[in-house]
Amino acid sequence: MIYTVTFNPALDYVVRMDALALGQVNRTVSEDVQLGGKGINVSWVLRELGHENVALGFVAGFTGKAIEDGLAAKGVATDFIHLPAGLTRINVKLKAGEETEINGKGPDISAEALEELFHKLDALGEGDVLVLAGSIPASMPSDVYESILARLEGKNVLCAVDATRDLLVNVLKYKPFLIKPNNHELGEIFGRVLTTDEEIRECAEKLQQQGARNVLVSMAGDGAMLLDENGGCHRLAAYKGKVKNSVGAGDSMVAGFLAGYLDSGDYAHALRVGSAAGSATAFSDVLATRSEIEALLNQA
Ligand SMILES: Nc1ncnc2c1ncn2[C@@H]1O[C@H](COP(=O)(O)OP(=O)(O)O)[C@@H](O)[C@H]1O
Ligand SMILES: O=P(O)(O)OC[C@H]1O[C@](O)(COP(=O)(O)O)[C@@H](O)[C@@H]1O
Repeated sequence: MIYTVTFNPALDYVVRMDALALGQVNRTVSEDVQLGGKGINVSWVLRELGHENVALGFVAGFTGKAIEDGLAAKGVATDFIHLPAGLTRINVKLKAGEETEINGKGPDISAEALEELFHKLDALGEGDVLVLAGSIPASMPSDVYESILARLEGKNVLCAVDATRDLLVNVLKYKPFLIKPNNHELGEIFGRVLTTDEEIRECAEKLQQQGARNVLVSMAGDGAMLLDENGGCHRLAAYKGKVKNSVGAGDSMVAGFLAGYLDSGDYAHALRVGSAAGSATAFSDVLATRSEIEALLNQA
């Protein structure tokens, strides 16, 4: 079974405006509320691509309930831990010419609640896939992803990690199956701004040397680069289209990559499906549908 873990789910409040004037009353052109949080987006797109999966993580309050209900309506199984206090965050996504995001810090997660998650994950074994994606609430120990991978070591669970900085770097020693930094996040890890493919490849290779089996670097409208575990370096340009809302493009890419790999065992194919899923989401107001992803794949 595929499991996704979202420590910090969110409702994404997507607001469109002609322009944003700071310090003044602004009126929207339109607004919309979508389920969000990286693992939850991965679950959604995996389901869309025909892969059953279970969404794990922590939810709180009425916003958490909305996420559970929305996933159930989509046919994604959930097994969240319910926090006794606080509220699952609402992240604000402003579309006013440029895209501006305000992501909340999220509710506190107690040591007991974390232990409950560890207990659920201890049941995973051979043939299972685990996706750890997104930020962790400020109250959490910063080695939490590392602790999860340490507990799963030797169990042959395919682990994909989509996180930033130390949260990501510290899991590399456990040889995760997939990591997906974007080019900016990859640069941040090395304290550099990466501008050329050569620089991106050089940094991605370093993460591979530190243990990552496959490194997928997404570059928004510039496409993606994959260093696979067999020594292959694949570079794909992004699909061309009108960008409507790129929130969730990276999560869609992770879902597409995993679906493509699980369906074929082929990394080049996995990258194509991942790219199509990322672009299809960027070209849509919400997360991409299967038919939108297939339409792009059939273009190539
Ligand atoms: N503007 C865009 N045009 C075409 N494809 C895009 C665009 N933005 C994202 N994508 C696709 O989605 C993938 C992931 O997007 P990216 O923005 O790099 O991820 P993240 O959301 O993690 O930062 C890209 O590699 C690309 O394939
Ligand atoms: O957990 P984080 O890093 O705060 O990110 C949460 C946000 O990321 C998203 O999952 C979108 O992620 P991507 O655009 O990177 O794919 C939103 O749905 C959510 O609001």
